Amino acid sequence: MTEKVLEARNIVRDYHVGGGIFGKSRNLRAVKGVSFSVEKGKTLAIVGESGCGKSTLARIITLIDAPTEGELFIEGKKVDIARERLTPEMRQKVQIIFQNPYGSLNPRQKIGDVLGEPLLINTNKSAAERRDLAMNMLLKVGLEAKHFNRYPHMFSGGQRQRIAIARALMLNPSLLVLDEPVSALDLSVQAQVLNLLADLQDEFKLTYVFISHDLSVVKYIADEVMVMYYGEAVEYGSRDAVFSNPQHDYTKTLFAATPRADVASIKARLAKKAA
Ligand SMILES: Nc1ncnc2c1ncn2[C@@H]1O[C@H](COP(=O)(O)OP(=O)(O)OP(=O)(O)O)[C@@H](O)[C@H]1O
Repeated sequence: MTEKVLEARNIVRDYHVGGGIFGKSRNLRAVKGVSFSVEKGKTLAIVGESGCGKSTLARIITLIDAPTEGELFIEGKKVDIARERLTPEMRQKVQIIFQNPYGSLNPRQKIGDVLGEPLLINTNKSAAERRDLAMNMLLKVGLEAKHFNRYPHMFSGGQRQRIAIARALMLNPSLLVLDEPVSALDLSVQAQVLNLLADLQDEFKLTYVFISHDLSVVKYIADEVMVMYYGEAVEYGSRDAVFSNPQHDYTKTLFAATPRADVASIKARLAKKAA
């Protein structure tokens, strides 16, 4: 039987905007009743143009932000939205990766400490155990033992994103929310990081919610695709169904406006890199 790692039912998020000295505040409905679910080991891609509500949804799934209405279930357990926070157990299950990892890395913290910190805060593991686990994870994401005592500024963008991924995995999460994780990287580095994410997904049976505006990346990584437009999910289905037979006019326009999403070209890029 398939297991739903994440289920979102009818998520709504309102923001109050405006309301300066003379202005009237008004309600902006950024997410308008969106429902979806993701099975264990699968990837749901959320696509749409800037401002359609993708990041708002990402923050809600990770309960950085609370929805105005709706229900969230993580591994079948209902999240207590009224308290606007996850239980510590749930917090460990859901991790988020942002487009720019540099902003979340402490410039004065060595990478070994960056990776050990989640264990220090959330577990009773000894310093030696934390060090071993951090070193293992460093190697797992394709970095080297010599990187353990280096500082964030000594790494490239792609390496920093590997560090962010390693840190997110330290507490064995089941769900990773990836908000434009490769958008800031060069094309060849994008391919390497996407490859790494695919390998880690297989190895750890990870479930991904992958937010992106790049249809070629989505076509490569997604099992299912949800297209958002002004806060609504206008299309939701398997990757092949959405790409081969888009139903909604907005999806058709989005696909037409984007250089043809081409899985063959990204695979060729990956193969070239591997050779
Ligand atoms: N904290 C906030 N206060 C007020 N309005 C907000 C807030 N956060 C987001 N919004 C508004 O909600 C809508 C959805 O924003 P969101 O950032 O989720 O979109 P997005 O699709 O992720 O766009 P981008 O790719 O540019 O980040 C936008 O109209 C945005 O201006």
